[in-house]
Amino acid sequence: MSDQKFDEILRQLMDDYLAKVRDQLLPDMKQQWDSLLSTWDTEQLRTLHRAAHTMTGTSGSYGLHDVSRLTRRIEQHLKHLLTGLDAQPSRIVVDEITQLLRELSAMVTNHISAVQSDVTDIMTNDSPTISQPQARELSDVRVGLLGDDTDTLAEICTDLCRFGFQARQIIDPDKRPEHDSLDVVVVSCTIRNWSHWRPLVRHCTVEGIPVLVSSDSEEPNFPWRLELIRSGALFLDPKDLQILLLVRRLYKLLKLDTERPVRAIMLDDDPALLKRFDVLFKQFGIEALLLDEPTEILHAVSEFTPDIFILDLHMPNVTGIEVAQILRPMELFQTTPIVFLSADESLDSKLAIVRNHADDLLSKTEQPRELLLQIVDRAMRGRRLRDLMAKDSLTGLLNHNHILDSANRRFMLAKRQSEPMVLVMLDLDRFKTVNDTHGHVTGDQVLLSLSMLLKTQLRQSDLIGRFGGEEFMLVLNNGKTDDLVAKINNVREMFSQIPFHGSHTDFTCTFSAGVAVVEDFARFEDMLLAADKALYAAKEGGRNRVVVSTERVDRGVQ
Ligand SMILES: Nc1nc2c(ncn2[C@@H]2O[C@H](COP(=O)(O)OP(=O)(O)OP(=O)(O)O)[C@@H](O)[C@H]2O)c(=O)[nH]1
Repeated sequence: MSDQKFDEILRQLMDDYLAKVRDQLLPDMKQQWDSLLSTWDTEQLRTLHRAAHTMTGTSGSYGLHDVSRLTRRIEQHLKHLLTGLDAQPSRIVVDEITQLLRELSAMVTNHISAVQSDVTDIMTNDSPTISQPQARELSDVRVGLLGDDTDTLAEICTDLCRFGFQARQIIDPDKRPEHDSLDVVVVSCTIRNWSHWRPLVRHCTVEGIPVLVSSDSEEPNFPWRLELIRSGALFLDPKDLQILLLVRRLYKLLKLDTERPVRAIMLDDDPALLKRFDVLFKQFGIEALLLDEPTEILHAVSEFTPDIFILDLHMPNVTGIEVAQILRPMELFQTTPIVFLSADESLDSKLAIVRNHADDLLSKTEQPRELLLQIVDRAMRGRRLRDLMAKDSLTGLLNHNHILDSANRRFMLAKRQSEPMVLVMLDLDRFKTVNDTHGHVTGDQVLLSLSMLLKTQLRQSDLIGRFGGEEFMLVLNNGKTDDLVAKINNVREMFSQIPFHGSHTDFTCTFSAGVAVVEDFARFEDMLLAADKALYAAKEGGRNRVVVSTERVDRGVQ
């Protein structure tokens, strides 16, 4: 969405909100206040306080800070009356509230006439988009390879292409790549020949193309490394030229496994505020699920796993703290940040939040950019913590518990929405022999290599987990079943061609896989069992193959 379009939407939203305040919210508040003055009623007072509280937060979030401040003064008076501090409103308090309501009316009318310029100021106020990194397709990544040993470079080039990169060799040091023709350059040369490639490396770094340089020397050559750094290039350990390690390094350098966008669930009883945040979230690249009804939250989390919860602190029938108390004990959300968005920044509220293991209290009246930055920051920290707990330390894939849990949830979702999903159990062939012949370290590299291949070849939305030692579990959706199975076969083919460097000889490795298809099963456990049996059949059938289960287990289907 362009900034201009975004401003237009915001302007429209603010127009709508101000009109609603003038035509509905304020008249309602005045009428409630008048009726209170004729018959004092605590319930009515509570309703009025709630309306003032909501208006304080929402107007603040629209950047109408003067409206928010004025409404807050009304809210505070009403709160004192509610909490019994001023059980009987004195004449002074009554006059004060009446006067504040009048001022509020005038202020809103003024805003309506001046709204155009106001809104533009709020958002254009140094508030560029925080664009979250978007995952990149490997086939878009262009790698240039250059150096002395053209044969080795040709091999690396082929291997990188096998992994899905667009790799090509640069033979002529005088042929300088354009800044937009390559995404990264890998150089492998002897230190003796460094001067030969230096101008080209300098050219690339000046053009903004990252350059990784590896030398033949095992010696830690300080002056050479210093020169590298000063020329803007990065050192690549010679052993990292091994395809698997190189892919890993490129992944990190180019941030290829950039995370999916931040996902947030926001709960607030005020639709006007949700509308406003809907636009903000879209502009900031956050995937958000917006709820105005607290009771819907459990249903929502079964289909949308958020990185952060943003809850209103005070809602009519339930408090945000109570919602947090429901969410926090759920295993899935033990590390998910829960923040409250409120106009109430009192110490009591802050203490209640800390006591209930929630994370923070953010102000509704904060500038949108600052607020959104805080939300993204919190969400990413939560995600990293969850990753630490959920991921296997060797491969970085989901660990046993988490892949099992996530696969189960995907199964239920696929069933509910009648969407395709396949479950794959995958096991390395004769891996014991690899370990026995080449050692455990080489065995680990095979495991890493397969993980890397799976990560690069499957979609970001697919689930990949290390189920046990040399066994992996995958969940694929998004596509026809035949295509998903073909994908696994394609990965199998690619993997079988990756050369590994053993203690004495080079070798290749294969895997077998068993696949089960969601529509054949009513229960996840049966699907898992069937995938396992299909894996066993693949092993029995000679290994290095994919077998699709033909079982149908309808037990439990109504
Ligand atoms: N290097 C390494 N080896 C592991 C790891 N986890 C399990 N293994 C090894 O994986 C091997 C599995 O061997 P088996 O279960 O006999 O299976 P296999 O040799 O792959 O034979 P098939 O599955 O029948 O093709 C054992 O040698 C385990 O020690 C690990 O993290 N690293």
